[in-house]
Amino acid sequence: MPTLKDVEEAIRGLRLIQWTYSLPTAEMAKGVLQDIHHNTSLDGMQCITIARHMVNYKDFIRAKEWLMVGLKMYEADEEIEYIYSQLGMPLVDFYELFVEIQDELGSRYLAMSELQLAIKNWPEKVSLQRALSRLKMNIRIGKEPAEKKNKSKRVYKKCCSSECRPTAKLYCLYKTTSSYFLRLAPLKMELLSLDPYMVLFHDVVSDKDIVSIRNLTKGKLARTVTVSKDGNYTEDPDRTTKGTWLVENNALIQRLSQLTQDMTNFDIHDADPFQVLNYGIGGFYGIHFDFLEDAELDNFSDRIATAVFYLSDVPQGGATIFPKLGLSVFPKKGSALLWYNLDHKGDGDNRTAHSACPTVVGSRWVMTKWINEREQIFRRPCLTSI
Ligand SMILES: O=C(O)CCC(=O)C(=O)O
Ligand SMILES: [Fe+2]
Repeated sequence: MPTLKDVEEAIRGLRLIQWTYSLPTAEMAKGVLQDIHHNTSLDGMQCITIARHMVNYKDFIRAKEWLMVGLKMYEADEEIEYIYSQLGMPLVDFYELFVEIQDELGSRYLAMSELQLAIKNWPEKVSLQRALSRLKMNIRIGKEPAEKKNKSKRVYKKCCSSECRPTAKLYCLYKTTSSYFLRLAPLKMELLSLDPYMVLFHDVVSDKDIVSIRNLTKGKLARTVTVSKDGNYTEDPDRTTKGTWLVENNALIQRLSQLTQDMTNFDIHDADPFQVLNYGIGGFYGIHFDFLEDAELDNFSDRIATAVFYLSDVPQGGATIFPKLGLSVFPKKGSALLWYNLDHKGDGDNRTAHSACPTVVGSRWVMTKWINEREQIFRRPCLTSI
């Protein structure tokens, strides 16, 4: 059985998907996502449960939409009222929620007329009387409507929804020089940005290796944590993924490490292990930097660069996005994205703020490598001025 936390996180995921991809509520309830019709839909009860959670998040506009969509389904089926009552969600609860939402949105006279209708139908319901006193009070004192949440984040939404490239693709090339092996099997490189440096490598991990990597994670995936300001590791609502570190040192890991060295020209002997991450539906990683804050630098070497290996395709959603650069990369199984987090002076480059957009459909698998700065002293020496 799912726990309350599971339900809450699932609804948060749905909310995030709806916000990011600007999905109309009625379509989403029918299972139509970005014009693609999926063979699934929500029922009235689920819509109303979502409406309730939207109220908890103080997103009253969406709450109203979900409630109305749910009510329509409710009304379309006469028998359902009995079933819902048996399941502990009688029609009167819908009225109460509707009144609460209208009250918060400032439509108090509409709320009042609905409430009076409800009181006529269910005179014995004490909570309706309580709602009436609350509503009268709000009308008397002229309580301000709840603030509209209007964080538009236009670039974020746009570049999560379709691929963004700030300039025409710079160029593609074969990388042949970082090791002798590359002369036989050059790496296919697509330059995405020169400053900050960012490259997409194509076809670097084989399907066979991906199967082996995923096998290594079996039974080990756990909710990922992030390091907070006080140095503790905690579950982060802005990082809803499961993950594990690949701590073994077998032939596969050695091969992947060599590949990472060939891709980056960095020494990765002392880097963190590879981390495999799995994002379910609605799974995402909010906007963050991979470089560390000053306080964290006392304990750790800073992360000069990050490599993200895409271990699956993602049918819908799941781009890696750099909102400040207006750049996004959609996962393609076997490819890998590399970028530098630090500038030439070794300072964190704010333009590298990035996020994994919510996965809409599918299961998103990536493997990341955070590369430490310390070992690169001869590979990329710091410059005090450029
Ligand atoms: O999953 C992604 O695309 C990015 C992951 C990431 O930013 C990280 O693990 O630091
Ligand atoms: Fe990151």
